[in-house]
Amino acid sequence: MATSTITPQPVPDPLSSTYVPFKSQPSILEEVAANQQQLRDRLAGALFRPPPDVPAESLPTVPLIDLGPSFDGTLESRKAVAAQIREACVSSGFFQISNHGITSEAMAGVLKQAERFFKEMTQEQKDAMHVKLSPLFRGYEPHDFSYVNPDDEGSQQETKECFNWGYESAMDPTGGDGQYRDLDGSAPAGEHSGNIWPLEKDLPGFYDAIKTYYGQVMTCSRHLIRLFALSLGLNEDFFDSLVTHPGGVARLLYYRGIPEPENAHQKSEEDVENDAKLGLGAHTDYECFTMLLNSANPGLEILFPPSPITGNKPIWRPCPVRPGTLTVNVADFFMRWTNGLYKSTIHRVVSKPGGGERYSVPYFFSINYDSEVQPLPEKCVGKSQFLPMKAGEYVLERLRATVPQTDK
Ligand SMILES: O=C(O)CCC(=O)C(=O)O
Ligand SMILES: [Fe+2]
Repeated sequence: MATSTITPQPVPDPLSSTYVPFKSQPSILEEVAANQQQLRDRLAGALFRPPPDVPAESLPTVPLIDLGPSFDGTLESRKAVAAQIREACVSSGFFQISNHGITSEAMAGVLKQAERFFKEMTQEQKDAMHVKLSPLFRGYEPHDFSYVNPDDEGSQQETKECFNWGYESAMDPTGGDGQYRDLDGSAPAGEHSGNIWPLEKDLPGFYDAIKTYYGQVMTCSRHLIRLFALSLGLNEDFFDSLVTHPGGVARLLYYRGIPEPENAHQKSEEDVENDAKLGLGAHTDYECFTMLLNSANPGLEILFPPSPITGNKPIWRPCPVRPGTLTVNVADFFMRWTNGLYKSTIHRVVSKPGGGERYSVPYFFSINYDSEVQPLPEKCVGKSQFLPMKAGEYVLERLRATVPQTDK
């Protein structure tokens, strides 16, 4: 019976995660440095294709979880969905969701606006909203500006362009509780809480479409975090008081298509891989979990944790494209909060020649940035290895590490 499987099992396995236990509780800067070192180690040992004798169906992939039953009003159904979430979170931390309650109009609307933003706005208009004008990383980032994997700076250019924004109470379907604090603990500035928006006359309808999608993805995330609570053996309202004004940076991402070379038909699979460009470097996300919407083109790759089937090496695998679904992944703050039980897994975006352009809209869901988290009950996740800290402080420190030194 699915419900009986959600019992506390605090046994994080260091081999199968990016998480390595610390001897004593590290400072946040030590954590950032350790995180970068773990990323390097993982990348150094990674397989790019499966060992020849391994059948495709035994390779790790991303499970699809139907959220539909979790809305039917019974605790039993919610627990059954929570059990599937737990299974995904203790293995790779990635899963896809269907019947999530976000309308297809809202999803199509935000993807359409992403296309308009990158294609219809002039470079001058976009530069006027440059992220370097914002202490909170809001606004437009041209390609080759920030490096999600700082080790790529100077060696590999990221092709992504993006537009970032964060929580505004006007976008919160509950109206919020009026207590929102930014990453740095400050009260939100101005009507738009520090967000930088295109002028309505330059991109009519842009703000409204973003607001609609953002509101819906926030509602779905509040529902999901209740399922996460159940999945950890907690009461389902455990996190409710921590998501009354949830931090949530979201971004529109654009990866240009790479033209197919004329002699494409003569190229081997390996040549094609060599001609591919890095859209977004290898990284883990920082917050509680990410809700990713993307256009039809593939490009997201996941570095699945080592397992016996791959000779205990991590392996890069494409994330399946399942139209109408969102991809959810556990992020670092939640991994540290669950003491490494739930995995935050490395991923990246690669653009292959002829693969077309890609748009995506990640929403990085966090608890209230100003809430200091206390360790979760020991019976659920074991004795915490980490210092209590505010969600916003943690995310800000991680973001600072991605911006070139000269711009800090
Ligand atoms: O664009 C994508 O598909 C992935 C984006 C992502 O991983 C991120 O922004 O953290
Ligand atoms: Fe990511």
